[in-house]
Amino acid sequence: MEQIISLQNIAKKFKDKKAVDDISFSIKKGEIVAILGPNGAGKSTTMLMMLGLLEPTSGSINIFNRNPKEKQVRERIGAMLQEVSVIDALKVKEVIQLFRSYYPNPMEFAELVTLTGLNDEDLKRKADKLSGGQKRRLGFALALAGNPDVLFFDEPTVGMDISSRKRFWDTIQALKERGKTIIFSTHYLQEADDIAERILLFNEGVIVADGTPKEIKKQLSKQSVSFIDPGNLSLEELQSLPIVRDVYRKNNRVYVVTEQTDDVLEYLFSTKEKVQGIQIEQGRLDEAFAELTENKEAI
Ligand SMILES: Nc1ncnc2c1ncn2[C@@H]1O[C@H](COP(=O)(O)OP(=O)(O)OP(=O)(O)O)[C@@H](O)[C@H]1O
Repeated sequence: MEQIISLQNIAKKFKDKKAVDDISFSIKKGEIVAILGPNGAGKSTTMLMMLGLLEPTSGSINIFNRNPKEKQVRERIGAMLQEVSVIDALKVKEVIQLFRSYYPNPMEFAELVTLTGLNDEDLKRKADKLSGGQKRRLGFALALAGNPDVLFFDEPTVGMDISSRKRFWDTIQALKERGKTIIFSTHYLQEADDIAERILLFNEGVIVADGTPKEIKKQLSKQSVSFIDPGNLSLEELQSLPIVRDVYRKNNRVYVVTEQTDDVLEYLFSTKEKVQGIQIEQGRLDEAFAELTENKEAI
């Protein structure tokens, strides 16, 4: 598929602080990518550089084969950042119309309202009288105003209640089906696991993992095969297999820690012992996250 965003050897220093340290990646048209990582990992800095709002110290960024600062690029991208600062004196409807007027091919007003869940009451309110959740919806509408091909969201669901959150992600799926490319940062691991096709995991300014949620979970050492202890199976022999990281007993079950669960199953069946109650624990994304960003505070 067509590659539309490319970062090559990007670094960003603030005085002596390296916020982003020599990262390279590309994003294809239609991908949904989650940027994850602990506080201060470099997520927002990277996003701001992709948006052309922050200049990298070194390296190059291209969107649609152009510099992100160019007008042709800006017209095709939309963003919802953490702070939505709008023109407070205007009504929501007027702010949206104003933003639409900046773009050559804006999204239809009625469609924007449907997609973002703004109701008639919201539209008549002054922008500075909105609740946190309503502000997020307005921010979403402004990100969509130009009917962009690429959308950036920095922690989009902060301040949203459960139903608004669900609605937001349903809309994101619908936008993906229309061919939009979506990049979002989040601290909610479950959201990344549910929505993203790809996760870029940041830690201390570098990318420590890049893959599907499944691939990232697979990097876990905690993946295991467990079964009811048959009593007569040699655990020493199991432990000596090169595919096995660890073997232990807990509550009358045997746990075999491995990265290759299929091979362990094959071995177990080959022993001809009566192994019962087999379960495979895949490991969770939050465990993978903790492992890959060791010594970092929990998010
Ligand atoms: N304008 C700035 N001036 C100085 N240092 C900065 C600036 N912006 C970011 N930093 C530093 O760069 C590092 C990366 O910050 P960044 O905001 O990109 O992290 P983040 O992963 O988005 O964190 P969070 O999850 O807390 O939003 C941090 O150490 C931060 O203090």
